[in-house]
Formats: sequence, C-alpha cells, structure tokens
Amino acid sequence: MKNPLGSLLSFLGLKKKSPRLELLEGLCCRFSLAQIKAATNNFHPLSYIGEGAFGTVYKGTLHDGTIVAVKRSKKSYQGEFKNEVRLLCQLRHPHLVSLIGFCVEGSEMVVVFEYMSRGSLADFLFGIRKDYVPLSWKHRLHICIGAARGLHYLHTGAKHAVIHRGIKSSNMLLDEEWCCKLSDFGLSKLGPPSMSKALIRKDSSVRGTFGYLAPEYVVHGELTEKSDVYVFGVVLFQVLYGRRTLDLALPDNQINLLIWAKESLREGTIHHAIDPYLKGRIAPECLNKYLEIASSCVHLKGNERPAMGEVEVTLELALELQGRADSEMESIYPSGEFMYEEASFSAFIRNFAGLDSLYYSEFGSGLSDSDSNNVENELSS
Ligand SMILES: Nc1ncnc2c1ncn2[C@@H]1O[C@H](COP(=O)(O)OP(=O)(O)OP(=O)(O)O)[C@@H](O)[C@H]1O
Repeated sequence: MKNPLGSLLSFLGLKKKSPRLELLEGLCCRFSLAQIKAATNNFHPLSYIGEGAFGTVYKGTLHDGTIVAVKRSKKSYQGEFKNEVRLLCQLRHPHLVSLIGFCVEGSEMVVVFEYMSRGSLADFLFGIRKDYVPLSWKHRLHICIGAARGLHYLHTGAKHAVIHRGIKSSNMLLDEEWCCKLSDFGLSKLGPPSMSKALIRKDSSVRGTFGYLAPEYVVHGELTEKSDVYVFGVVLFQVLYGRRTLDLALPDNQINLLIWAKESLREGTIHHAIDPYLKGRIAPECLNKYLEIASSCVHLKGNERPAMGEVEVTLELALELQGRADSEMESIYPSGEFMYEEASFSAFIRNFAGLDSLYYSEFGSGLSDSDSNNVENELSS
C-alpha cells in the first residue's frame, strides 16, 4: 500500500527523489559485465590498481581504446556505489574525476571512471608509489588549488550543495598533466539548495576516516559543507609537513599532525618540522598566507571556517607570492640555486596570528593511519 504522506510530499515536490540507475543511462554509459570483463581481462591481477574500503580498482581498456579505472564494489557497499553513480553523473567539473559509466548485473556492481595515471596526492606525500618523486612546493600548491576548485564547485556550483564527506589526500587524484581531481563520492550527500544558509544537517550515522573528521560532525553529527572545509585544512597540513594525520611510528608529541603543527608553530621550529624536501624552498610570505588559510580551515567552530571559495583564492594568492619571491631571488642568484633563510621563517612565526584558530581534533588518536596499503580506517556507525 502506498504511504499517503509520501505521496503527498512527492505531489508537492517536497520529497527528495533519488533517480533509479536505469534512468541515468542518458547521462553516462551502461556497460554489460561482458564488456567490463573484456576491458579488465576478467579482473586480471595484472590490471589491479588498488583496494579501497568499498571496492577494488582495476585499470581497463574499453573497445574504443579509452583507458579507464574500473571500480568493483564489495557486496556490502553497493549502496555507496549507487550513491556515487547518481551524484557523479549529474556533476561535471574539470576538478572532479569523470564518471564514464556503470554496470549492474546479477550481484556485480561496477563503476567506470576516467583513468588518473599519476595516482593520488597521498601516494606522493607519503612516498607510496614506486615511481615516487617528491613534489616541489609550487607543484603542491597547484594541486591544492585544483582540489579547492573542485570542492568549491561541489559546495556552490550545482542546484544543491554536495557535501563530499570523504575528502582526504588519497581521494585527490592526479592525471597525466598533474591536474588534481576529487574522487570517491560514495559517502557524499546532497545538502540544501546551494544558496541557502541553512546548511546544518543532522547525520545520525557518522561515516568517514579517522584523522579526517570535523569535531562537530563526530560529536553532534552536524554535517555541513564546513565539515569538508575542516578536512581540507587537515590535507593542507599534510601537504606542508609531508606526513599522515596520525603516525604511531613517530615520537609521542609528533603522532598527531595537528598537535605537532601547533607545537612547531608556537615554538618557532616549523622550519625543522615541515617536509625536509621543502626546507628553504618556501618563501616566508607565501608560507604565512598558506598557514593562515590552513589554520582557519581547522577552526573548532564551523562558522568561523572560510568557505571553499575563499580557500581557493587564498591559495592562489599564496602561489602568486611564491612566484614573486622566487623571481626576486632568481634575479640575485641567476643559477637558480638559492634557499630561503631559517631566520626569515622565525621572524614570520613571531607575527603569525592564526595560531589560536588551529584546532586539533583528538578523534582517532591512538589509531594508526599509516596502513601500508593506504586504506585508512573507515568509521561506520
Ligand atoms: N580513477 C582512478 N584512476 C586511477 N586510479 C584510481 C582511480 N580511482 C581510484 N584509484 C586508485 O585505486 C586505489 C583504491 O581507490 P579507492 O578510491 O577505492 O580507495 P581509497 O580512497 O584508497 O581508500 P578508501 O576507500 O578507504 O577511501 C587507490 O590507489 C586509488 O589511487
């Protein structure tokens, strides 16, 4: 029997409808299982790329020669896969991984994405890939700006805000041209209309990854676009310090990245704490802007955190400041071999005003996120 309230809400256009996958065929391709098996050589181990919480990813080649990433769902996570297909086929942006199609056949659920040949930002930050090369500072800034543009689009570019809920460096993928695109929308949620200020949404099932959870989300289940901003801030610290959020292999005071970051800022030892590869390569005025926005992203209170548009613009400014400082240095040292001095960092640290807003979450302390195959701990209700 039909639910009379449901029918009424639907009649009034107030009931949120999730389109059935069949109805999405016009927006992306529907593949047969035979096509998927042909593309991946029957999910051959040589096609294997990696494994996430929701499924296994393979490299494949479609009949027209297009190289793709094929994500095969674990049986218990087909809901997340359907969510990802429904959302992604309605979103298009240069900084979101494109959905090419899907396959639902028998007990198989498979999603086909554009192939991101350089893997994830996490692979480079944590040296996971065999062909690992440390990323330069400017390169890192470009990648963060791309990710910020993608997230800004999700929050404001569509009719309804989309809260990603799975932002982390392993979900920031890099294509051949090093363009950063956000992936993994299995946990994403539609928010209210994007122009609305009423963004608070109570979420009874807290999902995500330890070390990447906004405090108000864990404690009160309050899910807003500012929860994504918090975790984006955590990623900005990872990019600068070149390490994971939690690392049990480090001395006690360094296990939690944000606690360590705050300590190094307070004591003026940031020069020694950041990724060794970046030492002497960041212009102090650029670092100042970068830390200002990173610290405000991880503010305890969601409404004090910036919107992603502001994050994007500030990172662009930080990149510009770095470019200008580098040009000045190059005019003094035409060989291009120069280092920014430690003393100039100390001077800037004394003036850094963002320290108070840097809030570190204890959530997940004591848990390792240095899992060797890069699958971080999944929190499910
Ligand atoms: N479109 C893609 N192109 C190339 N590699 C991809 C693509 N999507 C995912 N991968 C790779 O496949 C592996 C598994 O990715 P997946 O998104 O399933 O999990 P994850 O983000 O690593 O972990 P979790 O699911 O726990 O968040 C990772 O190494 C990821 O870099």
